[in-house]
This record gives sequence, structure tokens and C-alpha cells, in this order.
Amino acid sequence: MDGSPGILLILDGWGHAPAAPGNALAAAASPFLDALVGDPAGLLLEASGGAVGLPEGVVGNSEIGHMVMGAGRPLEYDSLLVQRQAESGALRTHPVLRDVCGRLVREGGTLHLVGLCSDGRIHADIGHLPEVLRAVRAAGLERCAIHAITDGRDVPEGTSGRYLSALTTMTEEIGVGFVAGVIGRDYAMDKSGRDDLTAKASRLLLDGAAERTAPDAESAVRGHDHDGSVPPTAVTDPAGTPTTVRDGDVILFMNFRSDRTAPLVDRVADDLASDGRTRVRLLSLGRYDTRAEVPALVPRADASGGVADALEEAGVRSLRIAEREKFDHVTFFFNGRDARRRTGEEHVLVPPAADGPVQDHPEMNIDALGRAVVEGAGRGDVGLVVANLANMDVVGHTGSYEATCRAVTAVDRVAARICAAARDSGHWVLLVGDHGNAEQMLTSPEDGSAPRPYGGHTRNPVPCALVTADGARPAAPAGAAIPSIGPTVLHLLGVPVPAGMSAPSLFTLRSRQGALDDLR
Ligand SMILES: O=C(O)[C@H](O)COP(=O)(O)O
Ligand SMILES: [Mn+2]
Ligand SMILES: [Mn+2]
Repeated sequence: MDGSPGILLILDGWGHAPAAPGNALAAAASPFLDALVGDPAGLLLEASGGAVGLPEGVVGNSEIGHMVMGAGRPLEYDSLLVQRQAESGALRTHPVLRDVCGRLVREGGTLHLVGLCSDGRIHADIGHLPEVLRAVRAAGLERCAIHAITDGRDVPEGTSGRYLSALTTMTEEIGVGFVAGVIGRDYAMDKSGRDDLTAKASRLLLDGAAERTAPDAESAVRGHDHDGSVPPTAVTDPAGTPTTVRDGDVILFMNFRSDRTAPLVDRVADDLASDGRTRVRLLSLGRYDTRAEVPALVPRADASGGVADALEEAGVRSLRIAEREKFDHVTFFFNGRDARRRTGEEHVLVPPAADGPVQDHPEMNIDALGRAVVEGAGRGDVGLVVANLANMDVVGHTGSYEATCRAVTAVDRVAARICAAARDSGHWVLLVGDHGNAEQMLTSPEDGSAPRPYGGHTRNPVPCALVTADGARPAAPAGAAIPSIGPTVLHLLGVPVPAGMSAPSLFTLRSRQGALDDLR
């Protein structure tokens, strides 16, 4: 390593948009971040769609954001790989799906499809469903039960009825499939460790065990305030009989993203084993990081050969620091979706500051996190600190504008403190967002009605700034994207950039403009 040690600060949900109603970054007191973004040398990087490896026009997310920064190249994300199979017809003729449906026809079994019923395209896309239904129909399988999970997080709140009715229309048009159950994502996609919620989702799926019943999918959500918290609801036949999973049936999980679906899949596998339903087969659309072995219809892209491998090779010690919500992102995802802790890699999981809704404590435990970053960088044996400041995204998801403004101010304060300490100790700090969120907390409905609160991610570019000991700042290259963070970090550290990191270092981009090497 012939560069200098430094800090990569990932400001989760830090997007950039012009000042407008609902822009928490523009409204909140955040003098430090404002100065970075307002500086003529401040960069804006693309963080959504094709620039990172998502389908065109799709909002960025934390997984792909951290993966491409670590890999130093765009990666074909699971949603893109599934979409490609859907568009090419490969999903409809998928040999595993064909075999499974053929066997169910012969044995009189049911195919159960479980998935988030929306098109937010962070965890799932209801647009993938028709091709699977067409495969079912082509196989002559009549029993296809759909277990719908309502969203309101990756898409605006209050839209689940509309998606469920689109789902019903889809089954009618294709001529196969019926909705067997409806449940909110707070239950079925909990990743906070609330086993009681996951258990309810599993029992609704397996046994039709519900808190209430409904005659059809849309009635299950009618009059319910929050899409994500729709209670376990069995959609029953007129006699009130729910659908159950019988031994020998197949369950296909339709979400392509693993993190929030894996707990349910593992719970379902455990429940089936303890019930003795040992012949139920589990499949997934994208690959999951589950304890249970679940074959995926669409394989994952290879994300290896990134920053973690280059640091290990060069013998550079790194520290990864985050609160729980983003801990996997600075470790597992940044490391190429690989759970192997590289030699010389240390993890600091910052404990939560308080219980209760995050709107009530939008600062989370950011002060402790900031202290851990400053202490870690100051140790002397650490080459790189990678830390995630989660507040703008985690609080942004609540849709609360006021709380998100407080989150922005907290991030601003701690980022400023970290940069001041880094200047004193001669460390550089590279600050970057992984995708937008807090800069757009309102959405305008298509029907022209008044803007509504919005807690989802955005397609906006993300700010990126390099704060160096001598205060020098780069000039802005046009069209750069967050995969460039990987090679830029290695460049600053003086670690050789692996050949597989195809994204240009921001230094390379800048040197083309002749404004660069004086930064080091
Ligand atoms: O799962 C979630 O929390 C959101 O749907 C996406 O957020 P993330 O990509 O920031 O995790
Ligand atoms: Mn994120
Ligand atoms: Mn998020």
C-alpha cells in the first residue's frame, strides 16, 4: 500500500434532487453536506438502472449499491436476470418448472406461488408472474395457489388493493391461478428477528391459519390503513375452507431478493419438517441465503474479485462498521455476497440506541457509530474503514418527512465530525450515497391527486465527495456511477486495482480532465 489510509462513508439513502417540497435534504439543517454538494467540485454519481446492473429505470437499492461499490463494476442484479428470462421466454419453458408442474399434474398436487404483490422491483416484480402462470397453464396444471404479500414500502402506501386486482385480472386472462391468502410484508418479510410474525406467515401459507378470512383478495385489504401490516387473511371458498399445503406440493417463492424472504423460507422448511410433510419441495426464483437448501430457477451473477479480495491480497487491514440494519451491506454485500471474512477484516456491529418506532429516535445510534469510526481509523494498523450511516434510508422508509429531516441533521453532524477528525489524523474520507431516498419524501399519484408521503428509494443520482487532509477536491466527471467507488478506494490506498474491476476510478476520470494527481 503506497497511498494513504482512509474512510469510505456510505450515507444510505443520500440522493440528490433540486430543492422542492418533500426534499428532506434541502429542508433540514445540514450545513456540512450542503457545502459538499454545493461545492463546484462535488460529484453526482448514477446509482440506479443500467448504471449499476438493474433493469433500466429501476430505483437503486442497498444490496446492489454496496455490491457494485465493492466489486468495482456493475453487476447484473437478480431482478435483471429474472426479467431477461421472462422476456426471452426462458422462464415459461424453464425445465425445472416444467418438470415440477408435470409431476404435480400426475399426482394431483398444487403449485403454491408466494411473493410480494407489487412492482417496486426491489424485492419482487409482479410482472414476473404471468410467465410462471403461462408455464403452469402450458403444463396443464390446474391447481396453482397464489399467496400474496402486500407492500406499501417499495411502492406508495395505499396501493395494495390495486395490485391485488391486477393479480386477479392476470389469473383470469391467463386462465390459471387463484389467490389463497393475503398478508402484509411486516409479517411475511420481517428481517428484524420477530419470529412470531414470521411464524404467522408460515402458518397462513401452510395451513391457511388466519386471523380473518375474506371471500376474495381485494376484500382482504379493503379499509386497512397500512399495506404492510395487513393481518394474515385466508381467502376461502364459499364454505369457508382455506387452502393448505399438502405433502408432495411445491412452493415457489417469487421474490428475487433474499434478505427479507429468507427468514420465511427457513421457517417454512422447519415447520414442514416438524409436521412431517417431508415431500414438499421448495423452489425460489432468485437464489436465497437460507439455511434450507432451496434450488433457484435463475442463478446469481458472480460478484467476486472486488475490494475485499484486493485488500486481502495486499495485506491491508479493514474495519467494517454499521448498525444492524446495514451491517450485512458493509460486510456480506460489499464483499461480493460472500460470507467469508477476509484475512485482516474486522467487523463492528453498533448496537441499537433505543427500542420503539424509528420515527421517534431518528438519530438511531449514530453518535456511537461515529465514535467507532474515528477510533477505528485512529488505531494506526487499519488501512480502510468502511462505515454505513443508515439514518436517511431507515428513517426515510417510514415516510415521515419530519423524522427524516432529523435523520439528515444527525448524519450531517456525525459526517462533519468524522471528516474533522480524519483531517487531523491525515486520513482521506470518501462520502457517497448508495441510492436516493431522503431527497424525495413525496410522490405525485398518476391520477393527478395531491402529492402523498413516500418512503421508497428513488432514481436520483447520489452525491459523492472526497475530503482530503489538505482540503483539495476533485472536479466533477460526467456520467460516472457508484461502481467507480471500488477502484477509487483502492487508488487512494495505493492498492493495485484487480483487472475485473471494470469501472473507471474517479481518479482516472479526473485525470482525463487533467485535475487529479494533486489530490494525493
Ligand atoms: O427491504 C427494504 O427495507 C426496502 O424495501 C429496500 O430497502 P434497502 O434496499 O435499503 O434494504
Ligand atoms: Mn441503502
Ligand atoms: Mn432502503
